[in-house]
Amino acid sequence: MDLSECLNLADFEERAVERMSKMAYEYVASGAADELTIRWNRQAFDAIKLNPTVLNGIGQPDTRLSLFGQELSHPILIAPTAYHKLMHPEGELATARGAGAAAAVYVVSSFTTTPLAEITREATQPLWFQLYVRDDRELTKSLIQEAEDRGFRALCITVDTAVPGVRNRQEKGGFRLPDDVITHHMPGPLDEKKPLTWKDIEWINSFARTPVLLKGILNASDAEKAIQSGASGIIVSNHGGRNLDTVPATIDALPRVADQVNQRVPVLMDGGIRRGTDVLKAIALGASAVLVGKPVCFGLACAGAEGVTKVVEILRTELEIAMILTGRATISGIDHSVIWK
Ligand SMILES: Cc1cc2nc3c(=O)[nH]c(=O)nc-3n(C[C@H](O)[C@H](O)[C@H](O)COP(=O)(O)O)c2cc1C
Ligand SMILES: O=C(O)C(=O)c1ccccc1
Repeated sequence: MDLSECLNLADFEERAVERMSKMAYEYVASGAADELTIRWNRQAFDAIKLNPTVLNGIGQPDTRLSLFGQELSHPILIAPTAYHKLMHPEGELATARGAGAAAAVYVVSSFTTTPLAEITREATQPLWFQLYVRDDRELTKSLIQEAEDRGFRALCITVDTAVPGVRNRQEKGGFRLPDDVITHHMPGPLDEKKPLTWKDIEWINSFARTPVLLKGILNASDAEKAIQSGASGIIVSNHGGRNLDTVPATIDALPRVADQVNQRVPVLMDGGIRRGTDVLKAIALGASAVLVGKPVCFGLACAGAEGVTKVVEILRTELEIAMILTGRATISGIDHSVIWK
């Protein structure tokens, strides 16, 4: 499709609806229960106003940052999302190519529909791995070791999905994986009987060779436990509003987590990032970097790798414009004072 029609992230969703099966679109777009948290993720960003400073003489802002010793050219990561072959026939391979062209870290989901070996062959930028811990802990351990052996450079353990949420809309959309779409590294859907606990996090940290981030933390006390359990990073996330409905917007949860963490480990966030100004606000309120979920899925559905690239590039360009217009030359220069109080 003609990508020149897509000027912002909303344009991708509008066009993706027409190209995806109803089942796939509903799977990506839907949230849990009454979808209040999905709505709040956006409303909370919209309610934050910016406080620009002028005449700073900034020509080209510098979006680079360093995370876990890794040099990133910008703070926009591709969030882990499952089943990319539902969105595009090339699936995760297209996502990896698209991420590479946009110089973005791609966090590959445990529920990838392409084997890790093939994704790493296609990738030109660092990959991270998202982990769902299964009842079979030995399988979990060997999956971590496989990802590390294949060069994945960080591990994001998802901790907010003890059970999947109340996915009414997904069910009404007739969600079902086609027989030829295979989750090579996950045996069947999540229906675990042996719940994940802080002890498991300590166990994983005892042998992991890459930084371990916990994805799905929303409050200060869990952030503290994460650090005590040896986590190298925290991702403030409500799973894009897909798990527990009526938890707060992540941008509202972020400042308290960042306050508690007090720079001991990097704090990342996701949920509702749709504009460069959202990235700027998240960084101002304590995030080192952000992840983007649904818009990347829609970019993939619209145009494969090129769609993924363009989604990230639009956000990055918007972030650069926001940095110039607020008078912030570097990522580390984006602090609380950029928020209108
Ligand atoms: C279609 C879809 C599939 C997802 N699959 C996973 C997954 O496999 N593992 C995971 O940790 N999070 C998963 N998520 C959550 C995302 O990683 C991320 O937290 C969320 O999408 C961010 O919000 P946003 O979509 O508003 O950007 C998924 C989200 C979507 C939309
Ligand atoms: O759809 C999701 O959000 C998700 O995280 C998931 C959970 C289980 C299987 C596949 C994806």
